[in-house]
Amino acid sequence: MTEPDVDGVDEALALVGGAPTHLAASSPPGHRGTPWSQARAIAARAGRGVTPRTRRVPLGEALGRVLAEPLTALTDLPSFDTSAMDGWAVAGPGPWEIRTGDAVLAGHGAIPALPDGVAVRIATGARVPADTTAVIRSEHARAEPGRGDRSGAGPGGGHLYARHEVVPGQDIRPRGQECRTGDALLPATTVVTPAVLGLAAAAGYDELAIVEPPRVEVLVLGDELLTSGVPHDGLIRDALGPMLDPWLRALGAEVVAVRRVGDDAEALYEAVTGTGADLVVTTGGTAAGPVDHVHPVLRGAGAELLVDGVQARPGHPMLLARLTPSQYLVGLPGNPLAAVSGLLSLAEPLLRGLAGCRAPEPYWASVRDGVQGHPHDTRLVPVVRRAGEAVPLHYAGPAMLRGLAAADGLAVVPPGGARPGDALEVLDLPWTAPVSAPVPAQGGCFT
Ligand SMILES: Nc1nc2c(c(=O)[nH]1)N[C@H]1C(S)=C(S)[C@@H](COP(=O)(O)OP(=O)(O)OC[C@H]3O[C@@H](n4cnc5c(N)ncnc54)[C@H](O)[C@@H]3O)O[C@H]1N2
Ligand code: MOO
Repeated sequence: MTEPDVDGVDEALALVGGAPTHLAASSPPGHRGTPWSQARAIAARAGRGVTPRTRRVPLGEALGRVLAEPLTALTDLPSFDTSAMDGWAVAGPGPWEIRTGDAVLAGHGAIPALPDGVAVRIATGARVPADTTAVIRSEHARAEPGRGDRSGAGPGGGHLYARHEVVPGQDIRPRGQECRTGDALLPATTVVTPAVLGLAAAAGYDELAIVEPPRVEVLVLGDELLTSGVPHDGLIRDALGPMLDPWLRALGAEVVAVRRVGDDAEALYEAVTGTGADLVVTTGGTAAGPVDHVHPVLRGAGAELLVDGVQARPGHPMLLARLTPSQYLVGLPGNPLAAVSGLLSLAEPLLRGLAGCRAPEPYWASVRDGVQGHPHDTRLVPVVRRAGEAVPLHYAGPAMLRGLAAADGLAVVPPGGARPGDALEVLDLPWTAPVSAPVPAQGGCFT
C-alpha cells in the first residue's frame, strides 16, 4: 500500500529513541496519503458540517455534554442585596439602637426597612433590609444591652457600637453583582462540568439544552480475534473492542454497538450500509491484503473517501469516508497503536464537530530525549509527563500497547524527528488531560 523502503524502518523507529534524522520533510514522488495536519482539519470540518441534534435534559443528566445554547442568566445574581457576613445591618451613622425581635435570617421573607440610627441582627445570605447602609460583622461590633436584656438582641434592645470605621455598602453583596437577568454566562459549545452545573442551578435552570452525543457503531474486523482467554494457535485477543468503547465515550460519543464482523465482506457491507449511527468506526482491513475488505466495501456502498491514508506513523492506512450526507466512517488500521493513531487523528476531530465541541487549545511540551523521526511522515509517540517535560516511552511499535498504557499523551513528532528540549505538540488522552474535566461514568465530551 505504501513504498516499502520507508515502511521498513517503521517498527525500528518505534522501539528506539536516539538522535533525529532531520531528513527532508517533503513527500517523495508517489508518497501516498494526506499530510497529518490536513487530514485532521478535513475530519474536523466534516464534523462541523453536520447539524447536531439537541434536546433538553434535567441538570443531573447534562454532565459531560455540550451546551447547545448559550447559558443566559434567568435572574440577577445575587437576586437580592445579600449580607456577606453574620453581624448587624445598620442604617445611618452609629451608634445604633438595636431593633429587637427582628433577626434577619437567610431564606426568610422581607423585613421592614431600617430607619436611620437602627441596627438589626443579620445572618450571612439573608436579605438586607431596605435602607441599610452597611453590614458590620459581629466581631467588629460591640452590643451594649438595654435595660431588661443583657444580650442586647432581645426584647430589651440596647445599643450597637462599631469597633472600626463603617464604610457604606461594606459586607453587602448588591443585587446583580455577578450578573443581571439576560446576561450571557457561557457560550454554546461549553462542556458541562460540575462547575457549569452549579452555575446553571444558581442562575435558575432546571434543564439544559445539550447536543445529543453522536451515535457511534464500532465494527471489529478479523477472523483471528478471540474475545476471551489466552492467545493460541495463531489467534489473538481483540484489543480494540474493549479499548474503543470507553475511549469513544470519553470523547463524547454514545457507543450504540461494538460488533465483530470477522473477515466477512458481505457482513461488513450490510453493517455499513444499514447503520443508523452517525459514525461507524471499523478496525482492521484497511490495507490491501486478501481479506482487507474496507476499501472494496466502501466503493460498493458508494461512499466518498475524504481521507485515504495519512502521512502518519503508525496508522498510515487510516481513512475517513462520507457514507451519506450526515454519516461518516473512520477506518482504523488493525495494529492496535496504529488504530489509536487513527482514533486521535481522524475520529477525535470528527467527533468533536459532531458533538458540538470546540477544539482544545493545542498543548505543547518540551521533549526530554531526542526522538527519531520518520523520513517523510508525522510520528505519534506515547509520552509521559515528568517534571514538566514529555518523556518518550519504549514499546511503541504499531502492534504494541505497552507504551501507550503507561502514557499521558502522544507527542506529535515532525518528519525528521526532535532533539532534546524541542517543543512538541502533545495529544492528550481523554483521561489524563491536565486541564480537562474528569470523565463521568456515563461518558461525556471531556477533552
Ligand atoms: N503490503 C502492505 N502491507 C501492510 C501495509 C502496507 O503498507 N503494505 N501496512 C501495514 C500497516 S502499517 C498496518 S497498520 C496494517 C494495517 O492493516 P489493516 O488495517 O488491514 O489491519 P489487519 O491486517 O486487519 O490487521 C493488522 C494487524 O493488527 C492485528 N489486529 C487487527 N485487529 C485487531 C484487534 N481488534 N485487536 C488486536 N489486534 C488486531 C491483526 O491481527 C494484524 O496483526 O497493515 C500492514 N500491512
Ligand atoms: O505501522 Mo502501521 O503504521 O499503521 O501500524
